[in-house]
Amino acid sequence: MPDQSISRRRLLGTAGATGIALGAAGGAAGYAVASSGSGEGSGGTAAAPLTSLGSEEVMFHGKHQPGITTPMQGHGHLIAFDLVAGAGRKEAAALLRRWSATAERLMAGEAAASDDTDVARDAGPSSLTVTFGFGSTFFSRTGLEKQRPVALDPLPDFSSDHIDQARSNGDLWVQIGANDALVAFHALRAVQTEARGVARVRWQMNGFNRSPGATARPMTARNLMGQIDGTNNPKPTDDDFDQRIFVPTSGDPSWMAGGSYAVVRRIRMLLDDWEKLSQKDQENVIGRRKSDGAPLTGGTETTEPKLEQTDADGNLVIPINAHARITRPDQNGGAAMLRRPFSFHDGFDADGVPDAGLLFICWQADPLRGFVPVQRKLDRGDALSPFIRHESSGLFAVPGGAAKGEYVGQRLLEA
Ligand SMILES: C=CC1=C(C)c2cc3[nH]c(cc4nc(cc5[nH]c(cc1n2)c(C)c5CCC(=O)O)C(CCC(=O)O)=C4C)c(C)c3C=C
Ligand SMILES: [Fe+2]
Repeated sequence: MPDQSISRRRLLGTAGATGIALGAAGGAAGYAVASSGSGEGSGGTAAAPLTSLGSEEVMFHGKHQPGITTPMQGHGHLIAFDLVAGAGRKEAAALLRRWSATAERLMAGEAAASDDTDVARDAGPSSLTVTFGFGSTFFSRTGLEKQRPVALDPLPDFSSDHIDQARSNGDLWVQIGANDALVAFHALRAVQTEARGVARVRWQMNGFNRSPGATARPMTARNLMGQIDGTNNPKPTDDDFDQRIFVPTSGDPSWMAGGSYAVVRRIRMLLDDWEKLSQKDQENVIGRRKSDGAPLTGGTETTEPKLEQTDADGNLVIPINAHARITRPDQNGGAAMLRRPFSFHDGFDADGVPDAGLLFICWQADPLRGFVPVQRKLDRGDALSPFIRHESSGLFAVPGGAAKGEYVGQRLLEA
């Protein structure tokens, strides 16, 4: 057993900053002894967990909601709801109270309080996170117009948009992430069934990322274009991280203190066109090497790009329209966001074209100082634009985390 306690301590040490604990809950302990083929029944010794992946737990309560700074999980579901006719503030408050209680239980690896479907039975919490947000239309439907943040004003139309309104926005939004597909689906189904009679599903999307442990060492994720994606994200250790990503305690409206704004875009990748490019051309589109994510001016993934460096012919080594050049905060008046996407693949169209891409989710204290200026710039045409298409869009106010005994959104709904 000494080895186990060492690895447990090590994991707790590294995970502390992201709110992850290990095997703290009864459900997680159940997971540790549930595997068949070993243990008391087959060998006389207690079964050891095969992996720590299932036992990792993210805290539900905290200053911020989970699922924002939590390391990206392997499986994700996004679901948006509209309140049904007749449902108002009271019903919405009861729903958020119900959803919060269930999220807390499931994130601890426990079953739902009633009518659990058993889908996640035997599994640990698997880093499940459930994150709740409010869309602009929520406020008029619940008589809370005065509490509607100005930051929820509709995003501008971008000239390159191909937005399907039926798969955009919504009164309520829930993001679910977990490192086990059954755990993620279990939470999705619970969220959906608990909304019955109060809110109906407006749209729902499924995504994925690489499974933790698939690489020999921790690495930044790759997207479906094969690029290392997420390198230059703001880091929680940056001095200005909180200021860029979270609404301050003194923020307006006050119920959004500790919250953040999520911009959600379903971005289709035109993979047939992309895959026709040579590797060199693909690298010029981004301005970074495909193999290791290093800037084209050299070094490693974390080396600062030399934006002014030219080659022997006097051409910029990182092209003027390279995606990673023109999205930089220093090229956009400081605009920054935390990108935390999932890839998606919804099969192939009748003509064999993949319906695949990025569920782009970015987090910021104010979309007008994050997503909007950068997307305006990209909309004028960067090198990546010919290979992607924005197909749906959402903007949601995601309140701060619930304190113990509180539910998410209580400060809004019971003000
Ligand atoms: C409006 C914001 C952005 C959209 C939309 C967007 C789409 C998009 N991006 C990639 C791939 C990469 N993006 C990279 C960097 C990067 N992208 C944005 C913003 C948007 N991207 C920012 C702010 C940055 C960081 C810029 C910086 O500070 O250096 C990279 C490079 C590696 C990295 O830093 O993550 C890649 C690769 C795709 C495929 C895509 C739409 C499908
Ligand atoms: Fe990008």
